[in-house]
Amino acid sequence: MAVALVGLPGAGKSAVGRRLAQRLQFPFIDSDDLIERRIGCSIRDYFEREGEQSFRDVEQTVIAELAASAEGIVSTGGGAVLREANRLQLHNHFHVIYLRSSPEDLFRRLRHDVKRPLLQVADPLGRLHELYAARDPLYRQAAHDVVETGRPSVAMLVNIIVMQLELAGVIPPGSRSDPTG
Ligand SMILES: Nc1ncnc2c1ncn2[C@@H]1O[C@H](COP(=O)(O)OP(=O)(O)O)[C@@H](O)[C@H]1O
Ligand SMILES: O=C(O)C1=C[C@@H](OP(=O)(O)O)[C@@H](O)[C@H](O)C1
Repeated sequence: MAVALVGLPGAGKSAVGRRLAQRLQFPFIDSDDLIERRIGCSIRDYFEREGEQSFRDVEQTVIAELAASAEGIVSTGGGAVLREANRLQLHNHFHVIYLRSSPEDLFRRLRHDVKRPLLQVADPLGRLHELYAARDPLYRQAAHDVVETGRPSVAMLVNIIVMQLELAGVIPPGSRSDPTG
């Protein structure tokens, strides 16, 4: 069982992925955590020191490794779909779910964020609009399913995704029962 979550920064890939993994009792892997362990510093510092392309090279290596053998729920970084090789690797190994969110929702969730280098600009909402326009088609290319994240809470999104995974035959029927009620 291998599921990957893709989407813009703030889409809920980590928050939803962690809860989904707990619910299904599968390992949770945050690919940005793996990258930070490899580079030995925060992604934000690495962007400043080495530049975005160098970060994308590390990201591509980590995605290729995950796509070779990872099991469980993987939360990817927002730019993981930028390279075609990554999109193909993700699509072929994982059941990929695109957590779609509007730039306005993302802005609301991330307005106090200081960790995401691409949003440390004078006009983060404008940047989110640009990222959405450039990437929405790429997330759709990589994904098997699209889930709207605008209204549902994280807990509701977990329920929606469990249902989709059952319908797609990725997990057996019956996984839907929520132990917390
Ligand atoms: N559907 C949602 N409703 C409300 N808040 C959310 C939702 N999804 C994510 N969040 C919140 O938005 C913030 C960013 O989510 P996160 O999971 O870190 O995004 P990503 O990993 O996709 O960048 C977190 O504080 C998270 O709790
Ligand atoms: O959108 C992007 O290009 C990036 C998103 C970040 O991950 P999140 O989507 O978890 O913020 C992280 O990988 C890096 O800062 C680049």
